[in-house]
Amino acid sequence: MNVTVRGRTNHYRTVAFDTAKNSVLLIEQRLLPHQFEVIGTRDFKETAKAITDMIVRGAGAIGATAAYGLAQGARAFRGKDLKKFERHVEIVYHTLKSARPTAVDPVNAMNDVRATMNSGETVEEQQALALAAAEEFANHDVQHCEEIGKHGAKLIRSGMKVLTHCNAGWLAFVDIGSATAPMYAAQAEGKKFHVFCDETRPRSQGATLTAWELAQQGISHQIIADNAAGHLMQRGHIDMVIVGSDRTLGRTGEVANKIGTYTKAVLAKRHGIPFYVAIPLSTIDWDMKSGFDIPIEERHESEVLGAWGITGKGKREYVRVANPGSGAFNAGFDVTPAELITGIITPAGVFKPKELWGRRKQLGFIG
Ligand SMILES: CSC[C@@H](O)[C@@H](O)C(=O)COP(=O)(O)O
Repeated sequence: MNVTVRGRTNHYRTVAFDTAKNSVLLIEQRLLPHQFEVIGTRDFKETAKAITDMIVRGAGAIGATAAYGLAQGARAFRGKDLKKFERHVEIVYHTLKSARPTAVDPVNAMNDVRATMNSGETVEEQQALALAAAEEFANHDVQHCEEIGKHGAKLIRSGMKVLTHCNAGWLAFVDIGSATAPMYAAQAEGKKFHVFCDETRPRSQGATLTAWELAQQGISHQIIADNAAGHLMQRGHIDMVIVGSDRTLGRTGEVANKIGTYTKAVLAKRHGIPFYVAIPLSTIDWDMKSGFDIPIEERHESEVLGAWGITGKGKREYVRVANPGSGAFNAGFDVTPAELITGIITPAGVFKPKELWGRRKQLGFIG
């Protein structure tokens, strides 16, 4: 999307690759909305760390980062011995896979890259194929988000008030975003609507990233405290909810997304408000049989006990908020059951969550 920094507007992708430097280029999301900076990782270990430390975050963005990271690691190998190369690629794969556990996109992305690489007969061929496959994954991510926008925009009417949780915008993908795609497409069609962004503690992706994105695009929005949505729904101030997903189970239609999503889905059901989840196809896990099996990331307690912000003098600082001596439990994600979800907005159309399995062919997963 276009970003205006100090009066200059440029188009950026959240994740890109510098072939000459063999470096993954990432927007440093921890600095937003106060500073806009693009960093380059020097090797696959730095790329994995950028995922763990949330320099880059969001299902599609970490999927593309893992795909490029795999290509980066493969391209760094020196020599012609295919067996040694395969052992090296295995290490790169597992390092990137374990960077964050809940989102399935990194695994799906790297499996795609590896499948393409396997058709190469030499180390050199496989290295070239790895980069081509990573580029293809990133381009598909953008195409899928565009398609999600086309289908999802039909659900938004002028005058609507839409709630979203966390950031499933272009910063969480390579471009455009999943939950935001219908909003950007509806805006392009001239519709006027208002978005409530859950602040999304503890990392505040809604207050920092989604709000920044919507402001950049000139979409009317307000940040609300995480616990305000019930009140707004009860008073008729929310017409629909659109969120993203880090892993959607193709067999059951359950959706793992940022902690607090489940609560919003329960509230939406109680108030008869449609609750949509927007996903590219790389977010679907076709194998897992139950939402209880989804690995839920537990992050450091410091995220709950305090917050990062910017001082009056422009310095980025962490402040402790909670009682000194108290600890915290910090689960990053929760799982929303299918019956609370009105529809899944996919690149191929809007489906009931339990319809996904029967639509594998239409979605391109069986021949
Ligand atoms: C990219 S879709 C998932 C997002 O909607 C978002 O809710 C999310 O859970 C991302 O989590 P994050 O921990 O910021 O990587």
